[in-house]
Amino acid sequence: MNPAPMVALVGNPNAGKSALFNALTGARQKVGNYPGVTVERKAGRMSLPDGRPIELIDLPGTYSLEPASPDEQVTRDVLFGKQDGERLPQAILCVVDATNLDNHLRFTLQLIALGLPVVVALNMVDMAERDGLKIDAAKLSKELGVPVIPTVAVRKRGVDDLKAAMDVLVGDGSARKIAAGPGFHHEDLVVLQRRARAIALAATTEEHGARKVSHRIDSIALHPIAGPILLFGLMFVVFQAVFAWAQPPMDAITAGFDWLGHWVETNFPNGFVRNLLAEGVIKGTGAVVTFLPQILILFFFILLLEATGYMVRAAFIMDRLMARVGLSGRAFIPLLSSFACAVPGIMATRTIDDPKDRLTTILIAPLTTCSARLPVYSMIITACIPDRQLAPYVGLRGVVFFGLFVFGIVSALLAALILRRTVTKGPSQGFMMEMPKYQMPSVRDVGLGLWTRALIFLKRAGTIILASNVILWVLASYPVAPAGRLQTEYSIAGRIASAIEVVVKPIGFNHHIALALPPAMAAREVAVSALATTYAIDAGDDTDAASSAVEPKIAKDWSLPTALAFLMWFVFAPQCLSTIAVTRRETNGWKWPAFMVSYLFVLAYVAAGATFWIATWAGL
Ligand SMILES: Nc1nc2c(ncn2[C@@H]2O[C@H](COP(=O)(O)OP(=O)(O)OP(=O)(O)O)[C@@H](O)[C@H]2O)c(=O)[nH]1
Ligand SMILES: [Mg+2]
Repeated sequence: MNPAPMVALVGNPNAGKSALFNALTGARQKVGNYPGVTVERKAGRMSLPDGRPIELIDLPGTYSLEPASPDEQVTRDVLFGKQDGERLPQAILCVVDATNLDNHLRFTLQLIALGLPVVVALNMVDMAERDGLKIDAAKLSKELGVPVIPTVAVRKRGVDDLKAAMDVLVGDGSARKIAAGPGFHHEDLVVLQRRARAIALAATTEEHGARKVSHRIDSIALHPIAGPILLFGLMFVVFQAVFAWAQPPMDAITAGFDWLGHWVETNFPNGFVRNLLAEGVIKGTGAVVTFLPQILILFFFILLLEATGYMVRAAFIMDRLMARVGLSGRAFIPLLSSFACAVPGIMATRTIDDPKDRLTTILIAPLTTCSARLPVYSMIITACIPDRQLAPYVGLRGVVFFGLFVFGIVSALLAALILRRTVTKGPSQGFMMEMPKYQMPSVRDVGLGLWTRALIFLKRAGTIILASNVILWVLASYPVAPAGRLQTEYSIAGRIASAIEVVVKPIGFNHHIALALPPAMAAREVAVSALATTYAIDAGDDTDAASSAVEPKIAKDWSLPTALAFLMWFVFAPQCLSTIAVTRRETNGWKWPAFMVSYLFVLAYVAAGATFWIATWAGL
C-alpha cells in the first residue's frame, strides 16, 4: 500500500497554521497569538471527503525560503525533502493572514514558484471583516493561479471547502519534483514584494479604516512611560491573585490527602506497605499536588496575555532593556516560555538566528522562574512570611512572591550581560517582530491550555516526583534506627545527607535540606515532597504531625536566615536533569551544559551563603 500523501502546512509566523492543523486533524497543537509558537515539525492525520487519509505536517512559521533561524531551517528541509528518511510533500497548504495580505503573499509567491501544487487558506477572514477589509477570494485565486479558500481556523469555518480543494490537489498521488532550489536574489525579493502588494490591492474590494482599535490600545501599551507601568502593574496583579485566590482549593486538596493518609493509617496493618503509602506516597506527592491551584491561576493569566496578543507588546517594552544587556529581542518569547519550564523555553530559542544570541539565551533560560519553583517558593513564603495585608487587595506574600520572580529576571539579565562580554561575545541584533492583532481570547484555547498544564503537572507528580520520593523514602527508612536515634539521621539517606551537610552547613542549610537536595535534582518540586516525607518519617506515629502540610514544620524548625538561604538556592541552582539534557541536545555536546551547571551551582552557593550571613548579621 502506498503511504498516505503528505501535505505541508506552510506560511508566515502567526498566520494560524497550527490552529488550522488542529481544525483539520483534531490535534491539540499549541496555538498562541505571537510569532514562533511552533518550533518543530508535527505530523497529524486527516481524511479527505471520500475518506482517503492525508498526512498533514504542521511547520514553524517562516518569512521566506532562505532560512534565518534553526526553526525556519526545519520548514525548508521539509519542503525540499532534505530531512533524513523524509519524502517530499505532495502539496503545500499555504496559510495567509487576510489582514496582512501583502506581507504574507510574498512568501506565497515564492512557494508557488517551487512548482508543487499549492492551495491557499485565506485565514482570519473574521478579523479582516472586523477591520473593515473585504477580500475577493475568487479574484485572488485568479491572480495567484491556485485555489484560494477563505477560512476561520479557530471556528473551523471553511474546513470542508479546504478538504475538497486538497482532494483535487493530491489527485492521483504522484509527487512532482521540485524544479530548482530557491535561488532568490535581493532584486527578486523586491519584485516579489511589489507583485504581492499589487495582487493584495487588486483582491481587496473594500477597506475602511477600522484598524484603529489595535492602534488605540497600542498608544498606551507601547507608550514609553505608560507601557512599562502597565506591564509592571499587570504582573503585580497576577502574583497577588496567585496567593489571594488559591487558598480555598489548596486547603481542600490538603484535606483530601490528609483524609487519604488517615484512611491508610487506620486500615492497613503497621508495616512496610502502610508506611510507604502514608509517608512516601501520600504525604510526599500530596505536598506537591497542593500547589496545583496556584500553578493554574498563574497560567490562566499567562494564557490570557498570550492569547490577546499583549505578550509581544511586553517583549517590545522589554526590548530596550534586553538590548542593553546584549540579548536579542527575539529572546523574549523563549524566556517567557521558560516561566512554564526551561525545556520548551530552550527549544523556543530555535527562533533566534544568531548562534551566540541563541547560546546566551539558552544559558540564562534556567534563571527565569519556572513553574517547578512555584511550590518551593510558595512553601517557604507560607512558612515564613506572615499573611499580612499591606493595603487593600495587596498582600505581603504576593509581594514577596512577585519579588522573587523579578529577582529571577534581573539575575537572568545580569548573567546575560556578563556572558555577552566574556563567553558569548559578539554583536547583538535589534528587535524584529511583527505585532499580532489584539484578539478576544477564546474560552476553548484558554481552557485547553489550562487542562494541558494541569495534566503536565499531575503527570510529573505521578511519575518523576513520586518515583524520586519513593526512592528517598526507602533510603531514609532503612536501616531502622535504634531507640533514641533519629531515623532520618541513622538511615542510608541520612548518612549521605550528613556528608552533604558538611558542604552546605556554611550557607546555613540543615540536615533536612541536605536530605532534600539530591532527589530534587530530578525535579525541583521534589524538594517539597522530600521535606514532607522526611518530616513524616521523623514524626513516626505521632498523630499531631499527621497533616501533610510541611509549612508549620518549617516554621517551627528552621531559622529565618536558613529559609531565606534555601529560597536563594532555588533561584539559581540548576536543580533539573531535563534542562541539562535539553541543553545538551540543543547545543550538540556536553561543553555548554557542563558550563551552565557549574556557573549556576557556584551562583547558587554564593547567593545562598550571602543571604544566610547577611540575614544572620541583621538579626533576622
Ligand atoms: N480570529 C481568528 N483568530 C485566529 C484564526 N486562526 C488563528 N487564529 C489565532 O491566531 C493566533 C496564531 O495562531 P497559530 O495557529 O498559533 O499560528 P501559527 O501560524 O501556527 O504560528 P507559528 O507557530 O508561530 O508560526 C492564535 O491566537 C489563534 O487563536 C482565525 O481564523 N481567526
Ligand atoms: Mg504554529
